[in-house]
Amino acid sequence: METITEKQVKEKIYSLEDASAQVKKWQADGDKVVFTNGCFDLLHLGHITYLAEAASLGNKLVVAINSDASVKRLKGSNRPINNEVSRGIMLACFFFIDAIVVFDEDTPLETINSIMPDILVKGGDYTIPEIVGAVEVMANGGTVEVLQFVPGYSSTNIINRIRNGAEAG
Ligand SMILES: Nc1ncnc2c1ncn2[C@@H]1O[C@H](COP(=O)(O)OP(=O)(O)OP(=O)(O)O)[C@@H](O)[C@H]1O
Ligand SMILES: O=P(O)(O)O[C@@H]1O[C@H]([C@H](O)CO)[C@@H](O)[C@H](O)[C@@H]1O
Repeated sequence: METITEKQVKEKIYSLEDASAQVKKWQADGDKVVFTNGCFDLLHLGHITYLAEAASLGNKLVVAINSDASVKRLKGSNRPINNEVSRGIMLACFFFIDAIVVFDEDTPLETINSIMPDILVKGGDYTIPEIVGAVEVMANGGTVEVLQFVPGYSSTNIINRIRNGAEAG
């Protein structure tokens, strides 16, 4: 039996078509829409810190996540640890995230062109020239931001610490 809360969380998970339509409605209402993307396999403080900062840049935050197949091509056959359904639902639980969309391509370019956000962001492990969609968003009058990086935090680091039997910390 799905609780009301579960329903509210799952309602944040959109198809690309529906996400694009919802973003246009938000923008028509005067909302500034922020967009970011990533694998978000094992969530950590770096993810949460930059996502919360991303949300503070506008009125709505859309997060596009790589499908499982896309993550495998990008990060190796032993990834992701968490599948796309669980990654999407976990991110949708954050009050400051308004929409989740899954993309299967190697890059979010098609997704970004369809959604066309006002602000495109990535975490501090990227530079603006490396950000897929930056040219397109800026050409559309939007802005691109690199947000803070929390040193020492990565999903790979978590996996390696578990493999090496690291002490909690
Ligand atoms: N330590 C961090 N501080 C801030 N942002 C981060 C940090 N690590 C990743 N990000 C951001 O989170 C998003 C998702 O990145 P990703 O899922 O690849 O994280 P990751 O921890 O680097 O994963 P992996 O170790 O598997 O490569 C990206 O936009 C990236 O810029
Ligand atoms: O989680 P990651 O590896 O930071 O996310 C990747 O970001 C790429 C980025 O947008 C390049 O600017 C993207 O192309 C890739 O599909 C992953 O989402």
